[in-house]
Amino acid sequence: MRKSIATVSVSGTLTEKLEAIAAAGFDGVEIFENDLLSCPLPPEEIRARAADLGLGIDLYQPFRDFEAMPGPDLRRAERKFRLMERLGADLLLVCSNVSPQAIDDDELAAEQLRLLAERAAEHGIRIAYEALAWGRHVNEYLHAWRIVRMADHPNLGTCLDSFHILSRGSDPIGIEAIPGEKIFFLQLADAPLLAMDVLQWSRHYRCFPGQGTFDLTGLVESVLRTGYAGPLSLEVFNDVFRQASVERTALDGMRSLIALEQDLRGVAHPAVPVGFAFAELADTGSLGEVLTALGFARTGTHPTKPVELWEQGGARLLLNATGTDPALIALGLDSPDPAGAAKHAETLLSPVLPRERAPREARLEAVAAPDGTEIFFCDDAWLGDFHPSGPSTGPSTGPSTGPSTGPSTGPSTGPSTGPISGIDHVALTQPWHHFDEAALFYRTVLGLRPQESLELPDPYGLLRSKAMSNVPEPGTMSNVPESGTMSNVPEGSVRMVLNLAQVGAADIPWQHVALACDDVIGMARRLRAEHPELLLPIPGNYYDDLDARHDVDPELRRLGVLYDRDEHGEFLHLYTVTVGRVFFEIVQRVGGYQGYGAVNAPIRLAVQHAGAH
Ligand SMILES: O=C(O)c1ccc(O)c(O)c1
Ligand SMILES: [Mg+2]
Repeated sequence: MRKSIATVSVSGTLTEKLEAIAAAGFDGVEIFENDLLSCPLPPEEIRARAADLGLGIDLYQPFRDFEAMPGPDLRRAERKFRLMERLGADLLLVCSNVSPQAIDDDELAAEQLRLLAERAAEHGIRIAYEALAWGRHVNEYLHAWRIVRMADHPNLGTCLDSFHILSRGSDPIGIEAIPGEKIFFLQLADAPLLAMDVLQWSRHYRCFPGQGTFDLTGLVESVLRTGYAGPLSLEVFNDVFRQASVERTALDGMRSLIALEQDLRGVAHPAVPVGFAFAELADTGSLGEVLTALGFARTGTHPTKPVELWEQGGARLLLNATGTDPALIALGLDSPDPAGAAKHAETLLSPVLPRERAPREARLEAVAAPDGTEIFFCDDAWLGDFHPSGPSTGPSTGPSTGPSTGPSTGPSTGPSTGPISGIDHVALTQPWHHFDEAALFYRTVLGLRPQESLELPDPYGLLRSKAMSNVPEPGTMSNVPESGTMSNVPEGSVRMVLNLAQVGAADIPWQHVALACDDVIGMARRLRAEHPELLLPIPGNYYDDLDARHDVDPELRRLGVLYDRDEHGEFLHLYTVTVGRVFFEIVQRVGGYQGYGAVNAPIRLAVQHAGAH
């Protein structure tokens, strides 16, 4: 399918936009009038520039407030037709009238649009009439189509825009009654569900398909059933995209269309991850002590890299002596088909990472997530790369942060058998201008399902948070088909939380690893007795409120354990202090609790900020 994008969707000057749009692989553009008006190049040169870049000018837009007026402004239309001839564009978008002068009279609207189409035809131009969701009298796509049908001119058709249709809750099934040849253009935008004025919603919060909550696949399926063969064109008004890197945004737009096409073809994700293989942390030598306190044992060292393997139960952490501040740098995901997962990632334009491998090391497929975190698709072979460590470490033998003992011939000490059983989730703070890109990445490249977005108060701003997991979420629109490997995935075995810090001066890119534990209270008692300095202190006011809401064990207060519950069960959790950019959370899900303790996150943030200032 031909892929296009409106110039309004990305940042920069018109020429910067065209270059980035072409580089991202689009076939065409919608030129937004403002971009043209502010461009110093004459239309002929813009046309040549686009042609040199291999881009067609698929649409010129918008032409506003034309139809159903006391008198049609054909003079203005003629000027625009001449401009379009110079530009080499032959399709003009006319959006439904928003003027208070507009008359509520479909016959008049049809008559004037017919007149416009006749004039356009003299220039070889066609008109695509679009219902804006906030149009004064015409704001439903089927109403616009009725007027087009009434006008009955070969040079007049309709333009469908997914935002205007879905934001009003209209059923896209009605599209199938429109003959495909009368759909002159299709604009695509997704959006998060927001209860707000529809114009503001449209002008500021549109996003690429797969980044919001609209079912674009269903809508496009309806459009394609009509025989429509024109472009899929992204038209996204977004405050963040207007500021972000034009190259990155254009590429992400292309990624969203590729994912949409895969979805339309019913391509199932070939290898949704089934668990966390490991989390890898950059270290300067301070994390070993924390892990030891938490009951981890160092069980392996890498023969060629300064990397140690630490284990407890099924939780595996790699400490990489990068010499940089502690930070989460990579995630290993257990994949039913690592090569297939990497290939799928490549189809979605994810940067596949080169691996410097020693001859005997397991092949690890890896891609870079938008925030730079390396994502490895693993089978079991990677563990064999590590040489067992000597019996030097363990929860009871005290901190060990010294250099590795090198290859050992003795048996491994094995993972220590503490109360921690695995990685429950990881939380990654995203740069503010890559949040939607990250959401699309985890949804399409990894095949995770988004849960609802939350906004949490932070002392210095708001934290936007979106959880994603390999649990199929009932009622969530997703680009990931229901079929395929998803049904074999253990429930909630890969959970990620994407956080967007909107906290200005105090913008600290914290990441954390949440460890599943079958006895948080026991863990807290031990830490409180042996390593109280590692526990994040929780204010008494929190417990006063907790007491008011729930009848909970008073020991939680003494231990600094936080609490939440949902309709499925309970959640007990505690936090360590932050080391560099990372901290650990110890979590216990009781009886199928599905959340992440988000209600308690503002408390944590406040305490963390107090410690960081
Ligand atoms: O916000 C607007 O005015 C506007 C203009 C043209 C469009 O195609 C559209 O969807 C919205
Ligand atoms: Mg539109």
